[in-house]
Amino acid sequence: MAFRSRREKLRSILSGETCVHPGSVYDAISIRIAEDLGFPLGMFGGSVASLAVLGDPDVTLITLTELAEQMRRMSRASALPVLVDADHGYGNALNVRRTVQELETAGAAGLTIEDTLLPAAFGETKVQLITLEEGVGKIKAALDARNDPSLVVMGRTGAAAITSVEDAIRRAQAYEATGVDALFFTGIKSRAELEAITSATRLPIVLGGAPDELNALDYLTGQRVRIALQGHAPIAAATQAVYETQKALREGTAPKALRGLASAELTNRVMRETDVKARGADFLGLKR
Ligand SMILES: O=C([O-])CC(=O)C(=O)O
Ligand SMILES: [Mg+2]
Repeated sequence: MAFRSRREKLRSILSGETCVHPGSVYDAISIRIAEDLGFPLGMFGGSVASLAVLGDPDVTLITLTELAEQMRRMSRASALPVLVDADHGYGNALNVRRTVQELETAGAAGLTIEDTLLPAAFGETKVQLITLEEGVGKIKAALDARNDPSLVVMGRTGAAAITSVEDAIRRAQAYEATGVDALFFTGIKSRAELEAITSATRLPIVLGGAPDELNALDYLTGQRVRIALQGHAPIAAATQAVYETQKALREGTAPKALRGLASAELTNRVMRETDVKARGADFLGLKR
């Protein structure tokens, strides 16, 4: 299967000896740049999916079809393994099965299913969790839905910052018992919290946003963390660049006087122009 080697690369990160940072990817251009810079994997966050596809905040308005289509575009553009934030699996446990099927055929290397109640309930300002039992059912459904057993499924909980670290551990242990491939935690605030989680669990750990004291890769490696997210600065940088450029043009700057644009060389690399030219020669009778 064409996507298997991507999944095996993600598996080798999880079973390896070091903690890595993923590149934040959200479209064909960003994934090719991450690949060219040598990132070992890409992270496709739900927040950046919402922003890139809809221009919306991360409030579960994006549909599974839209998420999977964006993943498919990235899979076509690059062979970089991508870990997809599949939120709550877009519904109940049966919807989770569908979500896994769609993301698997779209080429995801791995995906996370979280136990957050999404979309937010009426009148609730605080993030809520589904029950441990429902969370376990969702993770089991995700594992059951895999057609390619090399697809990585991670159980994710934000309980540490919503209920308690003890609750996060209880949930993580229950997810481990389902046969999931890794545990993904958000909301961990200190080394002490991470160490409590590490010592009570056994699977590789992926850390969502984390405070500065958790930012040393050597330390994280020793705590069985294999992937540590660094937020989603690239899409913020892209937004700023588009803003500055449109503003300058709107204010009368001549296109030739604009600053901060991608060079022709970078644009050609991102477009894989050499490959496209070679195909033009092979298939369209064009000069090499
Ligand atoms: O997965 C991540 O990168 C963090 C997250 O939930 C999001 O950005 O939606
Ligand atoms: Mg998310």
